[in-house]
Amino acid sequence: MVSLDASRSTRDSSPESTASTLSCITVMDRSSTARNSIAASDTPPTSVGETSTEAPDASKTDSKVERRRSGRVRQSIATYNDTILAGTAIHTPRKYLEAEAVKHRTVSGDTLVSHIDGPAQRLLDEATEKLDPAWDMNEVPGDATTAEASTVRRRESTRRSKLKDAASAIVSAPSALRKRTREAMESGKQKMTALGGDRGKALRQTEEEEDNMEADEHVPKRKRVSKSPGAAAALAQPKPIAEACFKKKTWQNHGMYIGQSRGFKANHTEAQNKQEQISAGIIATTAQKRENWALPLPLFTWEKHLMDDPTDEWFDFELPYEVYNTQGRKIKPHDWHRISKNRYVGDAARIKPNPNLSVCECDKWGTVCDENCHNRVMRYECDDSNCKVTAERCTNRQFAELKRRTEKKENKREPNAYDVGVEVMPTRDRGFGVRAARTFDPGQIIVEYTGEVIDQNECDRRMREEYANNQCFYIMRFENKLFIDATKGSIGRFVNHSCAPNCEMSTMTVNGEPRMALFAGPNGIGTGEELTYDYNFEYVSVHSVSRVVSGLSNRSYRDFGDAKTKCLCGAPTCRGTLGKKESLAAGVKRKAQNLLDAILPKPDEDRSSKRRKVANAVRSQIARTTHAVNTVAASATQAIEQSRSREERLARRHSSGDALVRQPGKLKKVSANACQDAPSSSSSPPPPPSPPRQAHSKRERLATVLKSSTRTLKSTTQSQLTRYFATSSTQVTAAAAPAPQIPELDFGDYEELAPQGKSGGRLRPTTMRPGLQRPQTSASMKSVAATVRSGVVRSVRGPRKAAAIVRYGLQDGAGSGETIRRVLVDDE
Ligand SMILES: C[S@@+](CC[C@H](N)C(=O)[O-])C[C@H]1O[C@@H](n2cnc3c(N)ncnc32)[C@H](O)[C@@H]1O
Repeated sequence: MVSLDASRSTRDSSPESTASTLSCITVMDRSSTARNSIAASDTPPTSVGETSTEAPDASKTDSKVERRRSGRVRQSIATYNDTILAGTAIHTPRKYLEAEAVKHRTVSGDTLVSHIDGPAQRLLDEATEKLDPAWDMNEVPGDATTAEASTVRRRESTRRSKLKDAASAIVSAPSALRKRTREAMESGKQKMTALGGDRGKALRQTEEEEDNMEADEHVPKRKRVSKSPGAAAALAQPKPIAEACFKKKTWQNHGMYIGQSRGFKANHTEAQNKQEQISAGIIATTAQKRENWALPLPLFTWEKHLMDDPTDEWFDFELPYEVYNTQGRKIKPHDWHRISKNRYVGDAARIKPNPNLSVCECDKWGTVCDENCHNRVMRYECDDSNCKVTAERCTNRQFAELKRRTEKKENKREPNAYDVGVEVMPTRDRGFGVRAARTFDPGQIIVEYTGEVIDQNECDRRMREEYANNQCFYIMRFENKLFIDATKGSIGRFVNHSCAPNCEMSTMTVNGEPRMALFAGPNGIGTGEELTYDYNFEYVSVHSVSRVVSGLSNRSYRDFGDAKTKCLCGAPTCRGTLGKKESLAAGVKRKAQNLLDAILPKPDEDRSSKRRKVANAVRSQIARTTHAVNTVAASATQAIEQSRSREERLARRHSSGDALVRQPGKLKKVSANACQDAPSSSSSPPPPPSPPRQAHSKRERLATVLKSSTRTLKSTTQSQLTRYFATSSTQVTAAAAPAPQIPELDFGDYEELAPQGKSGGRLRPTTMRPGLQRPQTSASMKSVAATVRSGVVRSVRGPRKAAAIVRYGLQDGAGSGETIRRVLVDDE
């Protein structure tokens, strides 16, 4: 039987057979098939299909019985090449048979060995020639065939020369490679020598071994023609290790890493900073950009951890996302509709911006609108209409700077992310927040708080109807009894509250229009820091809204607002809620209570009636003091509110009285104009001296009342407390306890007067300007007075001024900031 099995062609290994290379046809005899069949029937059935014990029909065997055939052909089974048997092989021309042989040649097959003629023979010859043995291969004794063959002159191949070239290239390759390897090793060795240490030694050792091996090999060294002497010399010169081993990455000068080197000034360009750092000796050259360039973590990370807990060296941390993506993630909360400019809505739109009411004269004094600039003090932004200092030099153009930073540059789709410098981030427990993507100097503007500007009625309506069930509130009290609702607004709406904030939110008048923005606090801001400010008071007027919502199932307004929201700022001085700061009275009470707790014995420690009496007397005195302070503060705030609105009215008139008094330059100009307008200026008499400033009799009266009541209050309280504590002290001393300190009354920060006002309190945190230290005790009054004299308190206005009056007992504190200073100076 003949079966064609293309997939399983087998090669006969019997020496007689030549079939393997010629054909894939295997011949099997019937007997062997029958034997196989019987063998198969003897095998116990392993499946249902094999249950028949009947010998299968031979004709069906091939097709039906599926037995795995051995890969090897068994010697016992005769196979025949039927091409030979049929006699057809002799008719096949030799060249076809050769071609067939080449086709079936395998690497391990006998074809390479047994058919070395033609090209194979030539290859062998050439290889032998290249080996160049000392003896002649053709003269090996005992090999007659080769000896005979040596006598035959072979025709030289036309490809011989090419092969020769290739062979010589192969011979020279190891040498060239060795040369290059040696050079690489040399440079590596130099680096390691620079590094020193064990690795360097190890490398030197390895190289010596290599040299020895080379010497043993006696391989001739070839010169590299392409290698220039200069390059060789450069190789010989050891490079600085830092330069040699590390390559500075582009991102290391971007994103979170920018501005992190010491002495970096946020409001200067990078080039300016670099120059300044070079001149300060912080860095040596312009090439050396940053001091911390070898894969630094952003400085804020380690610095923060070190500062937070210097004993905790190890901590789990997550690499900030920005290490990989310096541009930060673009987060866009789904309910946020960005508004980058205030949009006046409803009745608020009728309120027109005021013209600039303040003019600075810094150009005359040669200053650059520093802390003493009139505009700055009055919270007016300088521009070309109210300031003659050039825009480049003037330092009171914050909103202009912000505009420059946030506008799109040419051919750019978005403003520079570094210039913008803020990004929204998710916080763990307070929703979204905002972090700095760059550094900010103290007092530098960060982001404007924009949104829909609404009036009181609209604010009430929104609180009642739209935001009644909200968790987050974005309404901020603004100027002129207006509010900014930043539910649609700028990124500033995401800034969270902290009881120890690093920023402050405040309003400035820019080109006659009030605008609110977040400014860096006195310590500046580092890259990556979360931006926070002290919400301090409720966002919306407590009085009006509580009136509005009073009908809502007995819930007060505060239930809707932030006042009772638990504060999660985590500051050590956290007040516990997002509500306002303590009132003055509450502060006095709390401090006095703390004092009592510290000094007086606990009720269960000492039950003597005398002590209890003392303690009770002190408590009642404190209660009286608190009440008195409350009353005075309330009347002071009320008075100041009145005087402030009066001042504003006066200022609006612009041309008369008080406004001119506060703008002496303008007054001079007006009087000069008046002189010029006169018919004959030369002959006319000199203009009459400006009339003495009208005394604000009501304010002065108030100031006097406040002053006297405060003094009385202070002195009586102080003396009574002293007396009580003296008594207590005697007893305590008798009980061998440490002598108590006589407490000094602390009236708290004068900003705290604010909430007692008629209008329901100030909205924004009234943090002091940098440089002015808040006095903690009355003992530091003198230093405060000194600060006041230095002119910083000139910025105090409104309720703060009232507080200053209460605090310092000024004679005439009701005028402008300058008035306070003048009075103090006069007092001195
Ligand atoms: C002006 S929003 C600030 C952005 C807000 N986190 C957000 O995701 O939209 C004010 C709200 O944030 C939350 N919040 C801000 N500071 C907080 C703090 N320190 N603790 C708890 N919640 C705070 C309060 O819910 C508050 O009503």
